[in-house]
Amino acid sequence: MVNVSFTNEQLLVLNDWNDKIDPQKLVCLFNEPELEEQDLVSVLGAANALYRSGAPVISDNQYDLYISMLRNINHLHPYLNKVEPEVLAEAKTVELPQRMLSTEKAYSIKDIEKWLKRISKAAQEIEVSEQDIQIRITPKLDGYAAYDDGETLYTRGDGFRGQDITRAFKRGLKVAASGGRGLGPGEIVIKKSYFDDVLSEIFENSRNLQAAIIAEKKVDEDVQKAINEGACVFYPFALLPNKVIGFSEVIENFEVIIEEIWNAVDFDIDGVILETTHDAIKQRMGATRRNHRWQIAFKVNEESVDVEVINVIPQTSRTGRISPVAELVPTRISGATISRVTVHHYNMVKTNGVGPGAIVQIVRSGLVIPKIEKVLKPVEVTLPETCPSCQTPLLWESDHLICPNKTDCPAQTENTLIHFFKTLGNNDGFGPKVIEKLSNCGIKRIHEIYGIKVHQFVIYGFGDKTAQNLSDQLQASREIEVEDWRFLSAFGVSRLGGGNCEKLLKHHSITELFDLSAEEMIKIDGFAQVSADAIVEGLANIKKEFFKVYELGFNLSITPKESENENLDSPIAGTVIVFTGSMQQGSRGDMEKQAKSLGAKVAKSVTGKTTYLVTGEKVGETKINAAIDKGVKVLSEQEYLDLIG
Ligand SMILES: NC(=O)c1ccc[n+]([C@@H]2O[C@H](COP(=O)([O-])OP(=O)(O)OC[C@H]3O[C@@H](n4cnc5c(N)ncnc54)[C@H](O)[C@@H]3O)[C@@H](O)[C@H]2O)c1
Ligand SMILES: [Zn+2]
Repeated sequence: MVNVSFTNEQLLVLNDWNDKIDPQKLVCLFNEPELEEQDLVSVLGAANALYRSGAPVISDNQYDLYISMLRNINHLHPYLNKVEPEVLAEAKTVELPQRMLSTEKAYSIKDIEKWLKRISKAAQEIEVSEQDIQIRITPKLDGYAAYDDGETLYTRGDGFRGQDITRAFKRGLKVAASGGRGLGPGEIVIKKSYFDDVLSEIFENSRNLQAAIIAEKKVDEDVQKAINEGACVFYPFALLPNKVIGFSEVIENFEVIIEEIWNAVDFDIDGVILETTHDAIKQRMGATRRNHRWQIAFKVNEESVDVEVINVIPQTSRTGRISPVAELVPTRISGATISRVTVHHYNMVKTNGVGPGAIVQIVRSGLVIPKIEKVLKPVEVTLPETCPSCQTPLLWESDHLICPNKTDCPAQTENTLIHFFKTLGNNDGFGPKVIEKLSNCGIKRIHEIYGIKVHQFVIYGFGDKTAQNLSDQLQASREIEVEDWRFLSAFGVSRLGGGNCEKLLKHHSITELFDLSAEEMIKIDGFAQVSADAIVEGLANIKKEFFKVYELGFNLSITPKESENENLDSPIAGTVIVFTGSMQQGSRGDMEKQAKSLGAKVAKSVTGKTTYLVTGEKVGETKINAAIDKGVKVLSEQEYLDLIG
């Protein structure tokens, strides 16, 4: 899958690493598209040895891909449970003053959200409030990891034992940012601008150079010059430019912060590091054998390939929109073979010429779903004229082709049923396969499914056990509590996702919504004419079916009404309040409850919509200033108590 051959220097490194592995066999493995567990480990081991010696043979992306392949085969493999080691002669290692670990990696904001959830959970376990958690964000230097205890400079080695490379300081290596010695972990790095101006003609990349800085034998004279001129430095992580922000701000301002930190230093970086600064939480979360759980590296990995389109297939979705699915000549990208990709809409198919024989550029960024980035060679296309499911003539609705047959199109009814059970989320069993089977037996509506008895499931072709199970699932889905907004959104009305349902239900009960006019809906914050019209029409379309299902008796929890509070006669009614820090007069939870009962909305983090930030003890200046910057009024606990009387 990659084109690999070894230089003489690389052959020497490989021989030092493992003289029992035949380099010729390795070359074959590197060029293999699929590898078994043991071969993957050989490939990873060899790539790592070469990388640590400053002579990498594959890209970091490619290496990380092999890692994820190994994880897919056996996530418990020891190779994944340790720090990738440098190639060291056993006799020359010394014990490190502190364990040095690798970092867990995230490739999407979703991964970061998951990590934040784990922090939040740990915080809860030790009763630390989310508002007291801060996240420090720094550039992830792509250099040579080292540790400075003030006397000795060590390489990371295998994480337990490294090499003594104090000689680098003796050669004149300086500590970056005018820092002194003894600041712990950091990285040996080379200024990017200096490398580009002075060294790029001599060295292929700065990784080749890092190894030269700490070389045991004589230092290369260009490298010595770079050291003397202060272009090579040891950068302790403690001194890195950073941003320390509140827990909830990470996701709110993610892109802006990442971009700022990404561009904060004139060194090669391969991501940004996020970590909590809360000691008790760090202790609680601890570390695996490979990485600290309280720290994560956010990386971007993007790959693109040019692929030929075989055909574009129309597929009818739940809402009647026809999705164009492009079938591709199977092609590998980021470790997966893709053979199809969904095109945005039929207008794109038409205007960009996506059809059989077209060449498109597919991009896959950070292991997410691949998408078409550009059309490199357009072709003439013929558009479908009828619905692939019910053969009704299609219509254009802005950029989309749609099937107007709302009541009898099998694709639409099946996808609606699938959507209902998936959104409800309190049962399993009613996935695409089961729904298709039921649909083939003429079951088209949600209420019809709820009417099926065990023996009927058997008649429809399910085994005795499955039939009983499906029946039990239906029973359970009515008994388990589910939010009314989720229930409503399960009906799949266009523009009625969970968020909009909740907004509406804050003002009207679920049954009242069906009598609401568009004019009344527009009065609610967040609804404009177009969406209100569409929602009113959508609700009218499902009204009969909705009540048939509703009357089966679901265990709905009701969204609290906003109006009940807005009309209250209290000095804080209708305001948005954030409490932070530890309170003196009572617990923060009690104060929040009281504020709600007085008609205020209590929020977790300060935004432009916040009215008051009420501060207890131990609240950082940054937090207060950030609130003031957003035009939020900051009150002490006493000032707040005076306000509410
Ligand atoms: N191209 C190849 O053949 C090859 C081979 C092996 C490894 N690699 C690359 O190396 C990665 C794994 O190696 P790793 O464990 O050395 O690196 P890592 O990417 O897991 O990063 C961990 C290291 O980041 C450093 N770091 C930099 N900036 C930091 C900061 N601001 N705060 C805290 N730590 C910071 C630390 O020294 C730490 O040891 C792989 O994911 C891959 O990208 C590439
Ligand atoms: Zn149809």
